[in-house]
Amino acid sequence: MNRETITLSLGADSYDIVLESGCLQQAGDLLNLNRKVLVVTDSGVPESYADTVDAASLAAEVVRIPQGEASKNFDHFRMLLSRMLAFGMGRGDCVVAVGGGVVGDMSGFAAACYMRGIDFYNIPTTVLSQVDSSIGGKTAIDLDGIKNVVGAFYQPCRVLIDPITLSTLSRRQIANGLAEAVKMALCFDPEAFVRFESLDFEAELALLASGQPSPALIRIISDALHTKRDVVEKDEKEQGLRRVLNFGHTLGHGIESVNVRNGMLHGECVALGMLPMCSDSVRKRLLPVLEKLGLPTACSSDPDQVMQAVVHDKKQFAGKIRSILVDTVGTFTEQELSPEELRQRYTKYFSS
Ligand SMILES: NC(=O)c1ccc[n+]([C@@H]2O[C@H](COP(=O)([O-])OP(=O)(O)OC[C@H]3O[C@@H](n4cnc5c(N)ncnc54)[C@H](O)[C@@H]3O)[C@@H](O)[C@H]2O)c1
Ligand SMILES: O=C(O)C(=O)C[C@@H](O)[C@H](O)[C@H](O)COP(=O)(O)O
Ligand SMILES: [Zn+2]
Repeated sequence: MNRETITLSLGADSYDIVLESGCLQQAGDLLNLNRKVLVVTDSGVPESYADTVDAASLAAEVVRIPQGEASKNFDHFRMLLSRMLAFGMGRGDCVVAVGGGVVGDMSGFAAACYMRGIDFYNIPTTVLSQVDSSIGGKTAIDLDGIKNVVGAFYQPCRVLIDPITLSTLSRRQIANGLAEAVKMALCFDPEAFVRFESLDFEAELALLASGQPSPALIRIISDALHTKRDVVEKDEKEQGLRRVLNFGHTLGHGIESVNVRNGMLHGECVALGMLPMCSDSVRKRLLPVLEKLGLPTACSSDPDQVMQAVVHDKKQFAGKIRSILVDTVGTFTEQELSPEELRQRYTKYFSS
């Protein structure tokens, strides 16, 4: 397959995203691993992926955290820093994330903090991390049940996206990641949304399961990366435009905080969080797409509990929460909604 290189132009923090089937096998050529390397992965990622990076490194330690959102916490973050220190890593060494958004967000934050910042590479292996979390430099951990409340903007030095790694991912995780790509298409890219409407999801899943790359999935990944690149280049630190990438996340993060112990996934909660925030006509087109992907469209979480988490949202300003609304596919508006207005949107949509 052809290689696509997408450059994020961010001055001194610019970097390339390499999208190519099989590029994991070229990690030794594409990354500077000729130094001490902390490879961070989790218990659900096939071991061979991190082993490939280990084998290509001058000296590596592989740290494997338990899989799942519950690991994105202060204890594991601290453990990563301790491992770096015990390994004798210095400012010239690097961290490589091999896994999904949990591994990427937390190890990126550890790289940002260790010795005030060492090089960080991301090799995302879930759809969600390939379309969204591996680029743009948001790194974070959760604290006291609140998502991403401790973190930093810290850009990776390079990102390697190998769509072949998705062949081991479950159908549910694939759909989960696609929710973030649907989000970007809804806000910015009507043509990409039409491609979702005509996607033969079952056929692409069958291709992936047979170990072949899925052209439709690669196109979705590429579309999402271009959209996110354009947004982040204009507003790296989320002072304005970048807030649109939080479409679906205000209620979504609240739903996620309440349901993380029930095993609900981030993208699933974003899918739910988008529904009350669009017009009837957009929702009419969104619902069949979510249904085709097998994403949830109904939510029975207690509104008070959801709102308790929502009010900790980072987009809160003077008692109002900056929220993104989509009235037509490809355009969005931002409105400052009170917690009560958000609660009403949630209850109006999910209890009717
Ligand atoms: N930084 C950002 O901009 C950003 C954007 C979106 C989401 N996020 C964060 O990302 C996290 C969610 O990421 P995620 O959906 O990747 O979840 P995840 O990292 O928990 O990965 C999902 C599951 O897939 C398994 N897995 C990973 N790669 C695999 C593979 N190739 N084959 C088989 N199994 C594999 C993992 O072990 C895990 O169990 C959330 O914490 C969310 O807040 C961050
Ligand atoms: O990159 C961004 O900006 C995003 O908002 C992407 C989101 O999909 C992602 O979930 C992000 O971590 C949410 O940001 P947060 O600041 O609300 O934690
Ligand atoms: Zn998200």
